[in-house]
Amino acid sequence: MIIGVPKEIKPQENRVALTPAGVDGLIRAGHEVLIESGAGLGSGFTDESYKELGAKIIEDASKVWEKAEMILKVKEPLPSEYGYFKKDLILFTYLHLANEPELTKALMESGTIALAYETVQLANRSLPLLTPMSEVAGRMAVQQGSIYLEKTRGGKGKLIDGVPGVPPAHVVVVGGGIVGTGAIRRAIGLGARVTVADIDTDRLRYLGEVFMGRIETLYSNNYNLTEAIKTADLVVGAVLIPGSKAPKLVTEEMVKQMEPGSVIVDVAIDQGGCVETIEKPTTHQDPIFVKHGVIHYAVANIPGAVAQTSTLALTNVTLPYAMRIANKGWKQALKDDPALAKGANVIDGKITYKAVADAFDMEYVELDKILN
Ligand SMILES: NC(=O)C1=CN([C@@H]2O[C@H](COP(=O)(O)OP(=O)(O)OC[C@H]3O[C@@H](n4cnc5c(N)ncnc54)[C@H](O)[C@@H]3O)[C@@H](O)[C@H]2O)C=CC1
Ligand SMILES: CC(=O)C(=O)O
Ligand SMILES: [Mg+2]
Repeated sequence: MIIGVPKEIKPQENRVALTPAGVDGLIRAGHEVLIESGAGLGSGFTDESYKELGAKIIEDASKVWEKAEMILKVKEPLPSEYGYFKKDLILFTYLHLANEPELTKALMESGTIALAYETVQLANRSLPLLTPMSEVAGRMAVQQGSIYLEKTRGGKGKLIDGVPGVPPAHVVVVGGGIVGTGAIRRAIGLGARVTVADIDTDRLRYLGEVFMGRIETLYSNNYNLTEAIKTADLVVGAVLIPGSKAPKLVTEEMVKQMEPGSVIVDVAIDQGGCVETIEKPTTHQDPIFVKHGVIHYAVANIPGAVAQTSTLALTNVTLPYAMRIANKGWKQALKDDPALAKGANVIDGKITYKAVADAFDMEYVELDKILN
């Protein structure tokens, strides 16, 4: 199969979908790999490092898209890329379609085979291609949040761990999954007071045990969130209902009650966000805005800022799936692997992921009907 890797074009997105190790693996398996010139530079990989393993370096993104049978990317395509979609092209990347009506439409109209990293799901319900980036983003959410608490950044001027005689900052994490756990790790590592809210009491039980009394766990409902957020210096939004638009759990009323100079980092923004006062994502170039005196950070590609770590962590998990798609073709690969089949979002003009169809009130077609 001919596999193409374009350079990411989202602002300051430095990740790349394939490392030299990935090129080596795919070429050894008999595939052809096209890399857009400069695609790996942000993650520390030169054109030369790909070329010496047999990849072809292509100057022009449009040629990569045109020649490839499968495109591997990191972030969802941006509007300037929609024109490259074509019938039967396999697109394997993050898509977050429930928050992307125009992209969904473009994928449907073009007949692209759109497989989303974030909905690939194992039998134990875990999301193997989202997990490593969530691990990064959770840690980064607290790292960035603590910086914006500094007065010189517009924050209230609070040191996250306090000092003897002065209390630490209060970090409230909404959603105790992978992002939430990364945020908790970093927050307690920095010495903050930490509260985590979730509706999954087994998860709260697990977190309580793992962090051994160093966090407070809270059942997530409107009343409890209101009380916790009143005293929060930093709120991290980390909920997910796989494939769906995120519920707006942190309401405008809750935000109004926060002290001026407090910070909200909504990691869930890629699925539309869980904070009512955030309408759209921000970018690494312009990461924050202030509303009701509270700093809001809503970057949808947080891991792009630590691209060396993130690219390695992402490609470690995506490559085995990409390899199986390349070896068997998408249809057989999906038939053979129910986890990968969950990644099918739009196939041949039809929405095959229920939460995406529901988000737009559109028809859902079961994947089995297409595969068999
Ligand atoms: N902005 C960025 O750069 C990045 C964003 N993400 C996003 O972060 C979000 C979270 O991802 P993960 O932690 O991997 O998901 P996860 O599935 O591991 O965790 C989500 C948690 O939310 C909980 N939850 C569901 N409804 C809730 C409610 N009403 N109240 C409180 N908790 C609730 C679930 O029980 C679960 O524990 C996703 O939207 C993901 O795409 C992930 C990586 C990077
Ligand atoms: C998960 C995601 O959207 C990201 O890593 O950018
Ligand atoms: Mg997006």
